Amino acid sequence: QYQKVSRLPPGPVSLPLIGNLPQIVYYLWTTGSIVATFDLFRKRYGNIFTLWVGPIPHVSIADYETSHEVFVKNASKYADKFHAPLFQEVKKEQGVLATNGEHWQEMRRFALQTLRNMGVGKDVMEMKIMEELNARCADIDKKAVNGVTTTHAADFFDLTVGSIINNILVGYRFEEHNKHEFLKIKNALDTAFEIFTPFDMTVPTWVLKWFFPKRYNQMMKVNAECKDFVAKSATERYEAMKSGKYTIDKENLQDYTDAFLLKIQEDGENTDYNIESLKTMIVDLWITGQETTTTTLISGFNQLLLHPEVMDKARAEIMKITENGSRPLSLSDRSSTHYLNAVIGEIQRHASILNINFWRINHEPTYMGGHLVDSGAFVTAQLSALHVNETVFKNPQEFDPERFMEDEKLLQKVIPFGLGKRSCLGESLARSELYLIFGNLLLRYNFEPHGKLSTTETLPYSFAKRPFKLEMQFVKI
Ligand code: HEM
Repeated sequence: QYQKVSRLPPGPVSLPLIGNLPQIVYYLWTTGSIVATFDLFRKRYGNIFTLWVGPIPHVSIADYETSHEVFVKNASKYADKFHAPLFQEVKKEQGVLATNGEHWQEMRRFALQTLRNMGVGKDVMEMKIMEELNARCADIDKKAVNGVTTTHAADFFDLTVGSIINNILVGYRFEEHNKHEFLKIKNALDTAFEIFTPFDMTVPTWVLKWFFPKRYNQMMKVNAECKDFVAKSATERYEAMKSGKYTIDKENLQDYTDAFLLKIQEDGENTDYNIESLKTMIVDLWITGQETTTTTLISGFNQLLLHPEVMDKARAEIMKITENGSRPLSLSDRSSTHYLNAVIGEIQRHASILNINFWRINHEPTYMGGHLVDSGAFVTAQLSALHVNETVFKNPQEFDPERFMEDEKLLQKVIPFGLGKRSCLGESLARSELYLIFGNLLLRYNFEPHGKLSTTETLPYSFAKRPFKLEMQFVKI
């Protein structure tokens, strides 16, 4: 153990077999959260530190420069992720979330290309986001009493973001007649996320099956229900294509499913492109594309309600650019809205929605930030710790967009989507959603809290943060 430790960045003294588990548990308990625990270790051992989780060393990087050096400059070395055994069992080596190697590479390349094709040229992406937002706002306006509508932020954003991704993947949005089934699945998924902890990500599936069967069965059930629901229309289209009742129009692809089916139609089914991998991909993109964006939006509105002066300043900027709201805010305005960009950057830094980032496998001994890192170690840019590093972001606990107005380059050091080969596949979609939704909502409504606002973190011990329970009033401008 001593010899191994000398080939790794510093960290607390580790014991054979159990590693640093006693210290980790102790500090989680005393600090009250995963992020505060990482922050404490960073202050003690530096921007790159090692924690042994059982017999495996986990190296966390908590500064931008070293993360960039490792995951961008040496990107190809860190393409392999460690996958939770439970994910592997569920995904059966298909899709993009829990795979490595050639299949992952092909699925990622194809998804990025398809999303890019939707956003380039015809601006389909912006159109789909705006169509959805306009429809949701029309619902809000219909329910207004004296220009005011009170609603749960989660309901509004779940439906908005859920419809956008569903439309992109399988070509339809959620309306009055089909929203109930969506919300049912979404609630089941939320519950699964709430019980899903770093423990479930690490242990072999047999431990869950034998010792926590209720937990294991619940997660498997949610996954199956979600897959059936999300991929239903894609499966129907596939069957219709097989029986000759549906032909894909190459010049006019409706959505991701059309693009995938076209590939099957042209090249035939193979190990990468087949109906099972299509279903898995749709679920992967559907799940990753929702919770993340919704949590950021809710967390952002919570901060805007706590800081009405920020909301007013952002609105004044948008009003000026859109000539007093005479047109909607568009993605082409991004280079002119310095304050709104700073607000969204601060929302993402402050929300930092993943408490723990995904681990990559270090295949060979390498130097990182001047420290030797042995092969076999797990490595990650620990985004949550990086975003509260006070040597980069002064008073990190404060919500303060002005920090980016004083130093615009500081925005580059906010990396909510990660870095390198495994960085977020939906980054461009998510950035477009956040910009258009925050910007255009501020243009149309003033927002006021309904009930008490939350200032404390939810689920501080989970893998990812969860949205606050936030009720707010949309006041028509
Ligand atoms: C605000 C919204 C979002 C945030 C903060 C976010 C954040 C992240 C982060 C931190 C990662 C892991 C990066 C790493 O391992 O270093 C990730 C991966 C991923 N994200 Fe996102 N994400 C968001 C929205 C989306 C959307 C809209 C989609 C879908 C279209 C998406 C799809 C994915 C996928 C598929 C991966 C796994 C990529 C791979 O392993 O190759 N995300 N995301």
